[in-house]
Amino acid sequence: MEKLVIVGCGRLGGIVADAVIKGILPEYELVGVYSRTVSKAENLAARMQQHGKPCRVCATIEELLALKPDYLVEAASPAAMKELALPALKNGTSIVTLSIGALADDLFYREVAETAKANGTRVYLASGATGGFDVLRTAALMGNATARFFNEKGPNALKGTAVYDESLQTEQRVVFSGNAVEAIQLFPTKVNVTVAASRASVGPANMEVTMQSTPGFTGDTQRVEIRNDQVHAVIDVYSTTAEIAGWSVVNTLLNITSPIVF
Ligand SMILES: NC(=O)C1=CN([C@@H]2O[C@H](COP(=O)(O)OP(=O)(O)OC[C@H]3O[C@@H](n4cnc5c(N)ncnc54)[C@H](OP(=O)(O)O)[C@@H]3O)[C@@H](O)[C@H]2O)C=CC1
Ligand SMILES: O=C([O-])CC(=O)C(=O)O
Repeated sequence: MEKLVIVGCGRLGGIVADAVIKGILPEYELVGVYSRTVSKAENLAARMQQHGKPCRVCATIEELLALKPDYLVEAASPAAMKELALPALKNGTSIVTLSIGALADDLFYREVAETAKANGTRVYLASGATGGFDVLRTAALMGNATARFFNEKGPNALKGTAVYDESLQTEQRVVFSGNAVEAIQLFPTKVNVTVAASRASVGPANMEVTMQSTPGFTGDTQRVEIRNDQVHAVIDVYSTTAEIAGWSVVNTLLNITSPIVF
């Protein structure tokens, strides 16, 4: 059995725990959970306990890593990923991350890669609310590739961000256009997908990102487009909620232990 822990016991972390409960991840034992608000971790552990799968509620990352997990699911935030990545990898713990925005910074990205290599661990970038990283990488490897990312949201999803104003409730508008580094700076937990797709292809500085706000729109459209001299590929994913991202972690965990890998 692989020892698994979860950091970030919100909506997406909960999907992973539920997959363990449902027996979808038979090769994993969830041994510990940690979240900024301890009651969230306690609630998740209580759910596990109810199903006869007790797990430890940890008060700190250090306590969580002391459980010597094989895999850590990060479903918290890019800031959390920045904090925990190097200690986890040095602890012999591989990471499945949703907050890929943390890897927009080239220096940190290289440090993470070197630390993983030096410690025999790995970092898995979950496909999240987008996907097609295989075709993005393949097309980029062929050379001379350009890529762009289009995200569409409803105005309510932008409340609390620098681009929000009431006119968005009635007016369709492009609210951001720039590269993936700039995008994740402006929307620190909302556009991890742009950094993920860019790391699979042209890099964050070269990924052109456009975000459009549409009145009455629910959910998200994530459309990545890559072109090289021969290939034009479009990965277009619409989802009413972000649950697809939690399920993509389940898919990654399955791939890690499966003889057949998708
Ligand atoms: N790659 C992708 O496609 C997607 C990625 N994401 C990423 O996944 C993350 C989780 O999403 P979601 O489950 O919907 O969010 P939620 O807000 O439902 O859950 C996140 C949980 O993580 C906790 N948390 C935040 N920061 C820290 C920290 N530094 N240390 C420990 N716990 C922390 C929060 O604590 P508290 O309860 O105190 O707020 C919260 O309970 C997002 O922040 C985003 O970065 C999300 C959607 C798609
Ligand atoms: O809108 C989504 O579901 C994608 C998202 O939050 C992110 O990439 O961080």
